[in-house]
Amino acid sequence: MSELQLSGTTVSRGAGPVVSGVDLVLREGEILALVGPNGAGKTSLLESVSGVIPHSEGDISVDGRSMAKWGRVQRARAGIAHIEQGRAIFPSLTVRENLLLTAKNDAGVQEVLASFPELEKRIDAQSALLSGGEQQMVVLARAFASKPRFLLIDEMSLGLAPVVFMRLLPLIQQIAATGVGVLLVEQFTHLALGIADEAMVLASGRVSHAQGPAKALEQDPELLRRAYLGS
Ligand SMILES: Nc1ncnc2c1ncn2[C@@H]1O[C@H](COP(=O)(O)OP(=O)(O)OP(=O)(O)O)[C@@H](O)[C@H]1O
Repeated sequence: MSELQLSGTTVSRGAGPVVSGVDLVLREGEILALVGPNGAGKTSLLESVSGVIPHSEGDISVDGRSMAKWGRVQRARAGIAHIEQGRAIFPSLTVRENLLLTAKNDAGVQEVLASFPELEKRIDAQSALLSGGEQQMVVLARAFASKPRFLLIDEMSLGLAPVVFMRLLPLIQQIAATGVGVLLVEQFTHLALGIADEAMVLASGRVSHAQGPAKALEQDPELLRRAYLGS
C-alpha cells in the first residue's frame, strides 16, 4: 500500500523551528485531518511536504523513499499535489482552461467532470464570475485532474460560509475514494473530523494529539479542547 510518511519532521522558519518532531503516516485512500489553533504550524508542515520550504530535521518519505533531497517538481511528479491557502484559480481563464492546466486534453477534462458534474454547466464561464464555492470546486477538480497520489489541502474553506464549504466535503471524500491519500488542514474542525478517517492536533508547533481515529476527537470535545491548548 502506498504511503506518505513523516518521521520526526521539524520545520524551521527565520528564528527557529515552527514545527517540531512530527510523526504521521498518510495511506492511500485515507483522509487525515490536521487541525490546531492559528499559528500552530499546519501550513508550514504542508509546505515542507510539497517542497515549498525545506524541513530541517527528521524525514519525509513516500513509499519508503526519502524526499529530503527532492525539489517541488520531483515531489509533484511523485504524485504530491498541494492546494495552497487562498483561491488559486486563474480568474481570467474559463473553467475549462483552468482544468486543462493539469488535465492536459479534453478527454482529461471530461474524465474530471464525471466526478465534478456541477462544473459542467459552468465549463465555459470565466472563472472570476464563479461563486467562492464554485471557484474552490475548480481548484479541487484541477488538483484531481493532475492524478495525485497524495493531496494536501490547506484551509480550502477560507472565506467560505460553512454551508458552502459543506458542499465541497463529498468531493474530497470522492477523491479519497479513488485511492488518493488526503491530508486535510481545516479551520472548521468538526467538519474536517466528520469526513476524516484519522486526525492529529498540532499546537504551538508540536503534536498535542498523536495521529489516531478521527472519531475519538470528534466525539470527545474535552479531549479536543485540551489538545488545542497543547496539554
Ligand atoms: N514566511 C514566514 N516567515 C517566518 N515565519 C513564518 C512564515 N510563515 C509563518 N511563519 C510563522 O510560523 C508559525 C506557524 O505558522 P503557520 O502559518 O505554519 O501556522 P498555521 O497553523 O497554518 O496557522 P493558521 O491557521 O493561522 O494559518 C507562526 O509562528 C508564523 O508566524
